[in-house]
Amino acid sequence: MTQGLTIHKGLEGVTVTDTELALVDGERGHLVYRGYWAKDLALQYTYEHVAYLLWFGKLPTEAELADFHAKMAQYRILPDYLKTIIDAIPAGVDMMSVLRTAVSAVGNESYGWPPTVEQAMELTAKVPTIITYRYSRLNGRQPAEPRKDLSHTANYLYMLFGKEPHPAHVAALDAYLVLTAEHGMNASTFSARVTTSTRSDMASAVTTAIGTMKGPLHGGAPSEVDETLAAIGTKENAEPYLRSLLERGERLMGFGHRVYKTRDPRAEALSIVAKRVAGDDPWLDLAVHVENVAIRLLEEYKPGRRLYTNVEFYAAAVLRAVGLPKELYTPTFTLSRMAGWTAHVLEQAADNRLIRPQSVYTGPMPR
Ligand SMILES: CC(=O)SCCNC(=O)CCNC(=O)[C@H](O)C(C)(C)COP(=O)(O)OP(=O)(O)OC[C@H]1O[C@@H](n2cnc3c(N)ncnc32)[C@H](O)[C@@H]1OP(=O)(O)O
Ligand SMILES: O=C([O-])CC(=O)C(=O)O
Repeated sequence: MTQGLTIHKGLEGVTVTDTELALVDGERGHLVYRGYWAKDLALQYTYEHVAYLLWFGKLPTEAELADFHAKMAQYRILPDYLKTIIDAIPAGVDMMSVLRTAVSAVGNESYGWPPTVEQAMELTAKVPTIITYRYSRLNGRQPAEPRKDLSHTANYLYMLFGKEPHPAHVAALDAYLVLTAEHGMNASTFSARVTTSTRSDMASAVTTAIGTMKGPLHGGAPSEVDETLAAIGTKENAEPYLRSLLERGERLMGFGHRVYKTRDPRAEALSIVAKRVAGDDPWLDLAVHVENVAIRLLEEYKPGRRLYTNVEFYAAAVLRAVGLPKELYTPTFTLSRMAGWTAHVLEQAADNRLIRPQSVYTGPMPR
């Protein structure tokens, strides 16, 4: 308490809004999107179904899905000016910064207040094309034009690799994208809602969210999981390596969560998806071993903190299995969260109040 105010660093435990979009129950390890278990949606539906569910409040009928797909597919194409902007960014700039820059340039005079579902569709449809356009240019390949006959997920893999994706890869990536599409008041979603609360436009809100997603404590973790496993290399090395990180006070990437005090339900689901798509990969065998050792050591070094596997650990396994390079892990997470962010932007705008918390001044007073 300072000057009569209680400070909630990190807004921990502070409830800032109500939402119909997702329930994140950290004690029971439950994740629900608009009345459906996220893990059930991941096994039965595509990313397009779930984006529709988040934006319109119900799963689409077949006819609604066909219509929705056709609209989204039209929006996939990048205008020439956007390609020019992307091409002007130096090769060494990371993909999240490219994405942040390119998304900030999407939109026209219609992108005012209030934000619309149409804008959510356009931004969500363009993000995979931005990533793959940039990726192809960096790798000296002619960027593939989006294909309207493919689903959002299949088209992403097609544009990335320039060939028809394997159905098992599409299914695994769809499951990942569904499981990570929405997650309540996480840092990036909150930042999108703050931007929206000023009556700014949807492209600005998503740009804000991308900047927040980038950090290693949030969306930047899966590539670091990959790096940790590469550094560990063998099962025998797992314990000494993880111990040395913990001894130095470092964090184990892919573990711990602000809300989940049990294993993240998405980690559970993604470990099954990873086994299906990469069951014979020795990397996955090593990952399972590292997870077990890490949980044991976290309890030893941080007793009572209840640190378990989060979504990012097996995200790395699934993304790797479908052939994504690690520099695209966080951009692909971003691609999935587009549906959640934009749904929150619409929800915020529908019942808006400027988000403006307090701070306590601790500097000197004028003499
Ligand atoms: C999609 C997502 O955003 S999922 C999260 C992805 N991020 C990661 O995997 C990065 C690693 N994990 C972390 O850094 C944290 O667990 C976070 C940022 C996710 C959550 O952090 P917070 O809720 O702020 O946890 P907090 O910092 O209070 O941690 C409590 C204690 O556990 C420790 N701790 C938390 N996570 C870890 C970890 N992964 N490895 C080691 N120690 C950890 C903290 O150091 C702290 O120790 P202390 O009590 O001795 O000071
Ligand atoms: O909810 C959080 O704090 C982080 C997270 O897991 C997510 O955004 O998916």
